[in-house]
Amino acid sequence: MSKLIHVAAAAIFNDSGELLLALRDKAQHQGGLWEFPGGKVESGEDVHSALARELQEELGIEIDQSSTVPLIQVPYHYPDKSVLLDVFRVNRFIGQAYGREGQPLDWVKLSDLSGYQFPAANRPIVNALLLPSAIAITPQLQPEQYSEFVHQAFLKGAQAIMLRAKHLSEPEQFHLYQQLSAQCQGRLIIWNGSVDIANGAAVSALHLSSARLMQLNHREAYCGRWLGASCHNEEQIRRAEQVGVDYITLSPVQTTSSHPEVTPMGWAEYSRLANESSLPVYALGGVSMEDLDRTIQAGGQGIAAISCFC
Ligand SMILES: Nc1nc2c([nH]c(=O)n2[C@@H]2O[C@H](COP(=O)(O)OP(=O)(O)OP(=O)(O)O)[C@@H](O)[C@H]2O)c(=O)[nH]1
Ligand SMILES: [Mg+2]
Repeated sequence: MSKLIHVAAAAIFNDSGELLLALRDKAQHQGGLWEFPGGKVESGEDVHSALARELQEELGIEIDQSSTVPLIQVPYHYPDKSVLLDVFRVNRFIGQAYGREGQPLDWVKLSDLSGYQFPAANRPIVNALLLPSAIAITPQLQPEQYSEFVHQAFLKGAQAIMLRAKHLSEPEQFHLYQQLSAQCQGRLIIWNGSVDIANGAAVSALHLSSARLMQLNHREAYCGRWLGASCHNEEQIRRAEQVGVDYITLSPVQTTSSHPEVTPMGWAEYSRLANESSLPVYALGGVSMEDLDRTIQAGGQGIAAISCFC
């Protein structure tokens, strides 16, 4: 496989929360498609300097490192070249962005991103931008207790809920899913279960256990929008990438009360695996909202947790 070309790219937001896209010239690699501005890291250059240089050259804006946050690293092999897209969120910049190389620009609402065509390598970047940074996973409760858990979880900073209620019957789970969907008011609610049941119930976000992930051959078997999976090792991560899931949870990062007998991987190993993977990776196991910044700095998407939201 050819050597990875290191590319620094930016998801630049303006004060209205819109995202800047640029149209690649037809003559370029992946021409005619929309991109996140940026370009190749030169030899001897660090990635932050490369990003600042590229944004000055392509858009005429200035950034400094304090206004950039790691978003995702995506290794991707095109038939003709292999790239490592090293993408940062940029929340502040100086100057007015314009296409210095004549390229058309567009400021886009996140909800309109699906209307733009990107190079294949950008799929996980778009997912990382659309997915939340904190998911509350439900503990085992009586059916009537879930609504209060969800209420508290949102107060404590969760942005999405994963309904994991294997102790309940399928009709009970489905009834809860509908009830909590209404309570979530448009925020993401993920069903932890099987592909067949999720398809039958028209569930739009499904999370697979690692065992179910290993049995799934094609992403297309699931009809909904979001597909995630639990991973605990490199073999499962590679499977998740092959299948084409949208995100994974990686666990346990720290010792957790639900699985005290399992040795945790620790933050260094979490960071290594998250950066090697092309997918958005949530830290799970003994983590809380207080770990959110370190998770994102480590190259992760965010945290998924039970106890800190109880
Ligand atoms: N900047 C950028 N490059 C991307 C994206 N997605 C993607 O696959 N790439 C690939 O990353 C590689 C490097 O990007 P680039 O063409 O911007 O590099 P550059 O600014 O240094 O351009 P140059 O080689 O014309 O000087 C290209 O092969 C491009 O197809 C993206 O969203 N933004
Ligand atoms: Mg470029």
